[in-house]
Amino acid sequence: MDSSVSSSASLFSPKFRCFDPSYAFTAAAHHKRSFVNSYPTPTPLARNCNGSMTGSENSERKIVTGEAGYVLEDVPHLSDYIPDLPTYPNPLQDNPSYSVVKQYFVNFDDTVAQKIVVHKDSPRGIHFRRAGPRQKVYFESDDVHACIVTCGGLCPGLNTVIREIVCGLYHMYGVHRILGIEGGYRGFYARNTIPLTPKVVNGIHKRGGTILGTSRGGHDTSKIVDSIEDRGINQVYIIGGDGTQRGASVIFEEIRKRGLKVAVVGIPKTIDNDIPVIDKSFGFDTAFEEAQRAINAAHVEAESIENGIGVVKLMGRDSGFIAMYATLASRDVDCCLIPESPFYLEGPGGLFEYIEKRLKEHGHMVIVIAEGAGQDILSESIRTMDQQDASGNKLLQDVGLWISRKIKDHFAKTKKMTINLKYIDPTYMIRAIRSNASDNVYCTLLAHSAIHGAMAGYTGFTVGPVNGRHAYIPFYRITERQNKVVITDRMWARLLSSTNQPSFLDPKKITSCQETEEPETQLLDGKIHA
Ligand SMILES: Nc1ncnc2c1ncn2[C@@H]1O[C@H](COP(=O)(O)OP(=O)(O)OP(=O)(O)O)[C@@H](O)[C@H]1O
Ligand SMILES: O=P(O)(O)OC[C@H]1O[C@](O)(CO)[C@@H](O)[C@@H]1O
Ligand SMILES: [Mg+2]
Repeated sequence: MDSSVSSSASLFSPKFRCFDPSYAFTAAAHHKRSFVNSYPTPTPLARNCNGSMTGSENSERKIVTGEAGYVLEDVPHLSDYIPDLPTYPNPLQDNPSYSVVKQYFVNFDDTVAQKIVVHKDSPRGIHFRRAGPRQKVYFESDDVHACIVTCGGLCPGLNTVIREIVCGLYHMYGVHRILGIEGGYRGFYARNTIPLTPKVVNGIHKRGGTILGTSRGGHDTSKIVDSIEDRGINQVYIIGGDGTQRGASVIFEEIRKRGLKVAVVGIPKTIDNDIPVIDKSFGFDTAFEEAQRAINAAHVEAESIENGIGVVKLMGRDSGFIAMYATLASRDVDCCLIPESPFYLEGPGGLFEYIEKRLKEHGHMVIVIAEGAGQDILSESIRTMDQQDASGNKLLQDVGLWISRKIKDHFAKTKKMTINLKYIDPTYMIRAIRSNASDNVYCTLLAHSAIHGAMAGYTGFTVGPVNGRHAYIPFYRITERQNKVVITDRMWARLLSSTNQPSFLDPKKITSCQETEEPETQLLDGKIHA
């Protein structure tokens, strides 16, 4: 350990570089109460003062076990790798708005259960550290220099999260130095920054998009961390989807490797609602609400003409949540096609047969299709080179246009009936809008939870609600898998029963599917929507 670096240096400068490997276990001591600490991969967090590392720090997980099968998947803390960090009383205790709240501070040991539907003999299972303000903080307000960056595709609520981070830092913690990084990750070294104050961000929650701009495509982690170091930034708020959270995880590792007193916080964003563990992602409610306008239009068009068919394409590259919830909300949809549920066109039980039946019975119908649905059959009929966007996401063929053409061709060929098909593609209209009231409140809670976590010294985590309680979730939990609609879950059954569409599935396959898949999201588990 470099004795030349005093503990006050660790307080005031992010350039605290040296540490003792034994501090890998400081958190264990720090966090210990009735828990038994079991770090399965106790790799020393740092080796030397040059910042070079050996071992796989990425695989390190901070697992704390307790009685009756209790497991805490904890998040890193600055004190894990920086010794002797001083703490300060939380300024919120003197804040007139908050000081009146009984038990405003969360208990140190509070954790949130991932599964809340249990049986008499179930183990207590996986828990995450509860989000919220702590009595002690690891930053003095005047020393905080925060920054905010938004990456990936747009989503309603980005501006609200930005606004609430800025206002929360200002008003709750008296933090006045906050930088907006322009244009996504690359903006750290290739673009300008914007000083953010409550005045600058006032009213931005009423606008769609992100005032900071965003980008896809790769970035240079080293350059980002250099920029963080050079600017003296010590709290980094990163808003983005799965790719962004992967990037945040790598940035965190680099920061830990360099031994910097910098908290890295991810705020999960994806309009597709495909982030695991959390109840839902912000902007999702707004998106499927906005989708109603397109579905209504399709319905009005379809029901006004004989054998009218309205086709609406909605976002959802790999997950059909927007299409499923928009369909369930509307009740005017006769068929919802999502990536998770394979379908076929021709023959008994196929889509064409169902359309014919529906038109005969009702004279019109509405089809909602998620952009990632049917890509397998589409690529069989249109052979093209696989293409990717700048971030490596597969670029999809336009399934809405394709299916509209297929339906038209089918009825033209079979001459069974003359149809009138209208295709509506509101893709970007449902995400380029401001967040609705419910998402605004949700974004505020996310921003506050993120701030409380960073001020309390937690780092390398994503924030989000788990069973309605906000929690700090390790990055790996958010990035290791994608949330999908489970078509053997009751929610999909509700959809099938509301549209009356065929399941397009062989019941035998459904049974084997059911045995292997278990929904993780609480959206599916029923707490919110049961
Ligand atoms: N596997 C990865 N590892 C590290 N960084 C990544 C990775 N994938 C993406 N990133 C970084 O995150 C940024 C955003 O990623 P991406 O374009 O995939 O959007 P996203 O965060 O997944 O959001 P969306 O929900 O809109 O897809 C990229 O510009 C890139 O710098
Ligand atoms: O056209 P862009 O900006 O790359 O974003 C489109 C994609 O982003 C998402 O909204 C979220 O990943 C997808 O559903 C969609 O395909
Ligand atoms: Mg993504």
